[in-house]
Amino acid sequence: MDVLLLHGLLLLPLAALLLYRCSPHFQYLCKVAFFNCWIVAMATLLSPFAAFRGRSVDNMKLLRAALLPLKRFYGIRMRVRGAEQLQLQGPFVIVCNHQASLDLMGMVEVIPERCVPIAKRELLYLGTVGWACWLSGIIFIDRHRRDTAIEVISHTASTMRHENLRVWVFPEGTRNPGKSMLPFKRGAFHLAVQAQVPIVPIVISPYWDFFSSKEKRFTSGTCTIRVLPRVETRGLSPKDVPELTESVRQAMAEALAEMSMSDHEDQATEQSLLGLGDNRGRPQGQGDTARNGK
Ligand SMILES: CCCCC/C=C\C/C=C\CCCCCCCC(=O)SCCNC(=O)CCNC(=O)[C@H](O)C(C)(C)COP(=O)(O)OP(=O)(O)OC[C@H]1O[C@@H](n2cnc3c(N)ncnc32)[C@H](O)[C@@H]1OP(=O)(O)O
Ligand SMILES: CCCCCCCC/C=C\CCCCCCCC(=O)OC[C@@H](O)COP(=O)(O)O
Repeated sequence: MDVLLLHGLLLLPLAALLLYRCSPHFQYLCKVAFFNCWIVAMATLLSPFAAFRGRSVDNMKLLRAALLPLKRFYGIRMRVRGAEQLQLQGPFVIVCNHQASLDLMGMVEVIPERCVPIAKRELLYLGTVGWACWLSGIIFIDRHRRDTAIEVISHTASTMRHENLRVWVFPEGTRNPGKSMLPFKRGAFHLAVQAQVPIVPIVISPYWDFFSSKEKRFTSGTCTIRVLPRVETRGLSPKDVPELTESVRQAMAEALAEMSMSDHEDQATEQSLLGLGDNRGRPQGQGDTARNGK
């Protein structure tokens, strides 16, 4: 009986390894679980150090350092275009498209110093993760209570100017794995106009080639982050916000469409050079697992 149990215990990791190699769905589950476990582990380990400083934007450096290695575990190559657009002296607002939690990997790739994201309040209740986010100075808004969210944003506008703070907003307001961007919420643009600071739009290329939560697919791949030219808001007033929101969204949507094409073509060229065939003209997702093979 004991020998049987021992054999069973030895075979379990082997079986798991085999399943991991053979089943893309199991691989997806393991990779997503690892992502969440990593965040919880890092938050638990690093929060006590962050607590020494107290709630401070400087703790974002710890958060960044904790999340930067993730791309290596997943074999995701990050390409950044237009990083010089972020070389600004004063405060500014970054607006970025939001596809999935994986965006955190792109965010830490380019996030400038003294920059905090605006996040949904629910994250505060994720135990040590919430604590780590609070200690890092992340700004929380209650998306279901517009008035209080607007108050937080107004308060942030004056903090930005007094403390030279940069703020990262996902203006879609929720994760969107779709092919085009959702309509933008206006908070980020009111924030920039109230603080009279520039807006820097950032577009992260679609993950279709290596990640899909719908298809339970998570392989290795390349992600491009494009920083677009900044948009000045000096002299603008609240009445200009709708037009400002639309023009920034338009510029980001165009960049996203362009990147969807070129990233996909890059991957196809890379694969055909490797002798694995061309994937163009096939529906998204088909053959990806075979092509990337991880
Ligand atoms: C220390 C070691 C650490 C180790 C590692 C550990 C952990 C790391 C783990 C995680 C890191 C966390 C990273 C965080 C990422 C989180 C991502 C998110 O949570 S995204 C979700 C949250 N973001 C948003 O919701 C975007 C911001 N939202 C808005 O801006 C919205 O506008 C809103 C303020 C919430 C209001 O939304 P609403 O649905 O009502 O829609 P509208 O935007 O259309 O607005 C309606 C109306 O109100 C006017 N409005 C909006 N804002 C303002 C304003 N600030 N001032 C005045 N008026 C405002 C707007 O103009 C509309 O009116 P009108 O139609 O007349 O124009
Ligand atoms: C005592 C309680 C302990 C609870 C432990 C919970 C463990 C949680 C595990 C992992 C946390 C990972 C958090 C990653 C946060 C990623 C940011 C993100 O992508 O948020 C989504 C948000 O933008 C929009 O949300 P919705 O798309 O509207 O939904």
